Amino acid sequence: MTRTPVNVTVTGAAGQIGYALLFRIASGHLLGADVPVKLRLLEIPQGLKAAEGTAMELDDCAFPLLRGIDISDDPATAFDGTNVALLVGARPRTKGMERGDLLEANGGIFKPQGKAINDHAADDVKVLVVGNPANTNALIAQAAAPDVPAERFTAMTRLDHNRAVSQLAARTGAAVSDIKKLTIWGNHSATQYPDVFHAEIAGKNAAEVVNDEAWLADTFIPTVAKRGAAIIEARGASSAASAANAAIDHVHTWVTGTAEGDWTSMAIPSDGSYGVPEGLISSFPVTCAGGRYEIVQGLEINEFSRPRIDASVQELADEREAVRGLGLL
Ligand SMILES: NC(=O)c1ccc[n+]([C@@H]2O[C@H](COP(=O)([O-])OP(=O)(O)OC[C@H]3O[C@@H](n4cnc5c(N)ncnc54)[C@H](O)[C@@H]3O)[C@@H](O)[C@H]2O)c1
Ligand SMILES: O=C(O)C[C@H](O)C(=O)O
Repeated sequence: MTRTPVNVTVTGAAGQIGYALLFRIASGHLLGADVPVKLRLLEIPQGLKAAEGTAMELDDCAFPLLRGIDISDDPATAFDGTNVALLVGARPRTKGMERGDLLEANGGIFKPQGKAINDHAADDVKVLVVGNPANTNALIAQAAAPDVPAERFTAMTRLDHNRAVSQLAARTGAAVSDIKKLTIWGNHSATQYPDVFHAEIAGKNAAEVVNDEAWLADTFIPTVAKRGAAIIEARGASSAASAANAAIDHVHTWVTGTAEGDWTSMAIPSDGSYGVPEGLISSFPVTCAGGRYEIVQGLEINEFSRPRIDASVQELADEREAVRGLGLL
């Protein structure tokens, strides 16, 4: 039986994450080796020519699963019938720009894109926001899409999750595959909190294996939280291949499920769990099954973790107030 292709829209398709992402979507890493895809690339007019070049390269790969590529600078066209929307294109912070200016500039992108998703996407659309500030951009898009169930709007903290797993593996000598149940809480920003207190390393409690709170506080947490800045410093450009890889992981896990005995981190609309105000798009430990996610409940939050989670959540609440003030919600 021939499967109907899944429509995948990628915004900012001509950017550096787009270039690292599109080939992996087309080769089956996003949705599975038996799922054909149609790509919809959204760019601003200045990016269209480069997007066309990328589409030529995608053609030249002769991917068996790739059933078409459309390129547009019109959100209504790019999101028409889309099942998976990866919102990557965003306005980067430029010199002298205040955070409020950045939120306003991104409001001009994510509000119309949210409306286009509302009006044109498929009923089962799933949205991942990668473009920064990702959590609040997701909130802006969600607010502009009242007909789409709110839980379909998510933002990416999987890169932070993967970074934390990698740092923990390096410190303990464990294999990455032995590390389970790590959590990123809060915002995809320097305030995020990577939590190892419920994580396991080959079945043992990770915090007990590490047994060094000073290392957690002074090395592990800042290394993970400031990794994006360290990559920019080293590369002269922000993370691209690792960000694309995390976007693939986020959607793949959402669609295909978490492994038994493990969970992942996704920024999702809060239902009030763990004291995170309802509606904020904040990172939580989640399990996925059947194309849906659920917050892992009942975790004890200790004295080390509580203020760190609260600080990141407070930043999200402040960002929500700022975009409310700008009339974006
Ligand atoms: N959440 C995360 O973990 C994470 C990690 C890395 C990067 N990021 C963010 O992802 C975003 C993209 O990064 P990049 O390195 O690919 O940037 P980039 O500048 O290389 O590419 C961005 C692309 O978006 C396009 N674009 C701008 N406005 C658009 C719009 N309204 N519609 C469609 N396309 C538009 C631009 O033309 C450009 O081609 C940035 O905001 C970056 O900070 C997030
Ligand atoms: O683009 C950035 O500011 C950094 C990025 O969000 C990252 O975490 O690598």
